[in-house]
Amino acid sequence: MAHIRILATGGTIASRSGQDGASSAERAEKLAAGLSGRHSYSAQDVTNANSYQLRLGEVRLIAEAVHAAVMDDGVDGVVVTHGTDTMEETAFLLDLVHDSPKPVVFTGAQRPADSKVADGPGNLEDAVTAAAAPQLRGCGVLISFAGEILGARGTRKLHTLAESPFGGGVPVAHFVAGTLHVTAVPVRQKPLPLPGEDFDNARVEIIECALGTTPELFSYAVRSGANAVVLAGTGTGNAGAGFAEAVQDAVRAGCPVILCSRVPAGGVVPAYGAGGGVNLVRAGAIPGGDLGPSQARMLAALLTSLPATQDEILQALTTGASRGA
Ligand SMILES: NC(=O)C[C@H](N)C(=O)O
Repeated sequence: MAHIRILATGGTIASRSGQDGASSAERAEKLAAGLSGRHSYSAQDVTNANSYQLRLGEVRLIAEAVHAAVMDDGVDGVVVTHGTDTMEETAFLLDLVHDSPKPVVFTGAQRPADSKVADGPGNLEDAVTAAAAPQLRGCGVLISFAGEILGARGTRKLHTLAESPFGGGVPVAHFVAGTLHVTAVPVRQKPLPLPGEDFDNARVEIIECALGTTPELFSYAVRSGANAVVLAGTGTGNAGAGFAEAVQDAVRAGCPVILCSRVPAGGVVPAYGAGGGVNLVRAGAIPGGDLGPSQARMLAALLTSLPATQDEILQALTTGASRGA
């Protein structure tokens, strides 16, 4: 029997419906009480909020709690319960710093705990099974939801309401009739240092391009002191008139720019001129590879909060943005 640490942070899995909308209410012990008992567990509350309310400081606390759990010789794996809205961000940040073969498995729910058809209990049972699975050791941080287990890197919430809202990451395993089948092992990068207190105040803005978007907001983000900016370009990573010049000004001012795409799959491929990805990269933007804007933002927030020179940050961003580097 494995021993699993369950860390609760809130989200719909812990929510009760109310007149003012669903809000996070249930504690870790209550969530874990319905488990089948195939593995022993210890349950701990880290925070208790809907995930759209979380701040970077709380993500740091979650990272510290996971780190303490994996350092505990009595713990074989960790489950983090979390709201789905920003699960891709916290899970990815934790994947970046995860330095242990022990599985860390995020899960949550799409329907509140007091729903007659709550999906949280089944998801939690699966996540505990995954965290205890020797086959998933060395796979890093995973997201387990509705019977599917994905690597944190590249995973995004792709549907607001679907029972299985996540996609994009490496499909590491799935459950068939309660049995775990492993299908792929994610490529892992060298772990980065845990976030320190400066991470709490890192300011990385995401500016999304659409037809006719001007660089005004982008330049405002740089002028107002952002530590980095993620430019979510169109298509393969393109932007309209004036962006290449604005990127050059940002980079000269010491503000790194990471180029992503607003498109959920396929990644950034600098291929176009006339303000396209070729010009943006020549102006100094770092191609974000397959990272979506929300995950690129977490990488940039972590790197710019670490004690490092500008060159080291740019080098680490470039390495971190390319899969498997
Ligand atoms: N399904 C969910 O968990 C969504 C919720 N709004 C949250 O992210 O906390």
